[in-house]
Amino acid sequence: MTANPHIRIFDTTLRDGEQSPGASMTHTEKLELASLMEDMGVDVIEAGFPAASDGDFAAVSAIAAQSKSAIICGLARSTPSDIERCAEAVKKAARPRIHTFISTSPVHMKHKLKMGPNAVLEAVGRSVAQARNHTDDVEWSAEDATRTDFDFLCKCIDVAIASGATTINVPDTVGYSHPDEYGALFRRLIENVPNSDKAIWSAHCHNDLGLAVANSISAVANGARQIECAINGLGERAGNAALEEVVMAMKVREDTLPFSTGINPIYLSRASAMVSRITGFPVQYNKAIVGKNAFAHESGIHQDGMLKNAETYEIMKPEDVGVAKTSLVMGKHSGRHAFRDKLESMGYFLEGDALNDAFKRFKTLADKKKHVFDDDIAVLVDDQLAAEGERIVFKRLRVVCGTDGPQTAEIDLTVEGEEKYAIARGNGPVDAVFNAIRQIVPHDSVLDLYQVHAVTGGTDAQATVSVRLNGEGIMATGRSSDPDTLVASAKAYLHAVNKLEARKAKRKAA
Ligand SMILES: CC(=O)SCCNC(=O)CCNC(=O)[C@H](O)C(C)(C)COP(=O)(O)OP(=O)(O)OC[C@H]1O[C@@H](n2cnc3c(N)ncnc32)[C@H](O)[C@@H]1OP(=O)(O)O
Ligand SMILES: CC(C)C(=O)C(=O)O
Repeated sequence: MTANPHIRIFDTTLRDGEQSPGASMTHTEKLELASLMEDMGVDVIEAGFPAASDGDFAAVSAIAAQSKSAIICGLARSTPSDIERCAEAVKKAARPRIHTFISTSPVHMKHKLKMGPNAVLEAVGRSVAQARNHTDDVEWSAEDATRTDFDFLCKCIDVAIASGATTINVPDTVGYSHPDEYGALFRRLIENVPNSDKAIWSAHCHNDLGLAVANSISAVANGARQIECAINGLGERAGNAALEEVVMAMKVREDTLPFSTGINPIYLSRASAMVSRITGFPVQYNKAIVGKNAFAHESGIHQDGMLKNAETYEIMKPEDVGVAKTSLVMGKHSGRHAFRDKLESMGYFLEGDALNDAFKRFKTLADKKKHVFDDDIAVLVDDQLAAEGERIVFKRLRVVCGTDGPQTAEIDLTVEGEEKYAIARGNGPVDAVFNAIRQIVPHDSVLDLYQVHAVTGGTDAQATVSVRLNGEGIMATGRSSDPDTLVASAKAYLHAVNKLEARKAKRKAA
């Protein structure tokens, strides 16, 4: 069996990625990222544009000096001074590369460069030859290749190869192409350019139409052997092809994309997190491979499938790309299987009615609350367990409060199975709730502690209320949680009253 063709991964996070508005990185951050790229198995690191600034020059030089095995590349316009600066910056690398480019499309030549086709052809030959005087590894790019006249593009590439370019890059600079078209362009170029086998063909795709990854894969299927990409798809405007996506597309679909890369995917989430931290650009939750939700499942049917066999809803293993594990997120779409599994993972083993009751309460909570955290589930079950067997049971509460007063609470309880109702005013809504309870269950104890805290974050967080009643030589504490602070207060108070009543009854019996 022959090995799959190797696809070089050319990472341009530090060059095209840094061209993303707001994504500037410090010198130290660039070194840190380059080092991780080498560990990850990136073949070519485009470390920057040395002529852009002294800072860029210093970063490219330092990355070249620290490099071990990766090719370190700098980008340069076709001007002699850019190429000299680039050569100087990459020279300390064990494997230096100069990447030079010029636009070849009519719109770029006419309006941006103000150069005719002959002048551009001349610049291609001169710049590549100058770069070859410094290193044997020269990449040439036809900027805006996908909007270039095909015959002219062939001529430019012919000149670049004849002048010594060893890699030919065909960028879709403005993300204009689509997969069939971009793949066909590679096939036609490879068939028509003289000595096309003397160079490695490279794809560099932008994501203006969301097609950067698909275009890169199509290029590879049609003869490209290098993909230029960036971690998290960082890059000019809508970005470049995302490194993690092209790598995993070829890995997961090796059956129909028989290519290999040197990337160890276990580093992918770490690299993504590092780029996000350094740039301050959050990773979209539903981003393929590295998004927070890429291996998270919320709906009951999916969670049930996942618990039975992960292959039902996952095409790759999270641990293969450095994500600790699949997460079954508890929410309003979750089902009993996942709820029970979650409870068991937290040490609660409920069966039958207890499980059904807890599940019902969980669904009610999930309808009210955006994120149901483990802590929410714990207090929900703890409250249920605490309430079991209680003499006085909470049923319903309605409170009127606000600036116009008076604060009034209406409450329905059952006392030993008998329904009771009371309405009371108070000095504030909590006082009104407690007064209403006292009407149904009179007692002489005083409230000597009332505390509220949020179980989890957000304005929809559950409130946990703690109360302490003290009187007749007996002290009882109560605790309860609910997204509604007043409901939690009523339940906590009743929890304490139940304990108080039980203790009084015990004392009487003794
Ligand atoms: C598609 C891409 O990603 S290309 C890479 C983009 N990256 C960058 O631009 C790196 C950051 N750039 C910079 O720091 C600056 O633009 C510099 C230092 C490169 C140049 O700055 P300046 O000399 O002030 O020129 P400025 O940026 O305003 O204009 C670009 C000039 O380069 C010319 N130019 C653009 N591309 C090329 C090229 N490949 N080869 C030769 N000349 C080029 C333009 O025609 C223009 O020339 P003009 O001044 O004669 O009109
Ligand atoms: C200079 C080239 C490689 C580029 O970034 C582009 O065309 O998008």
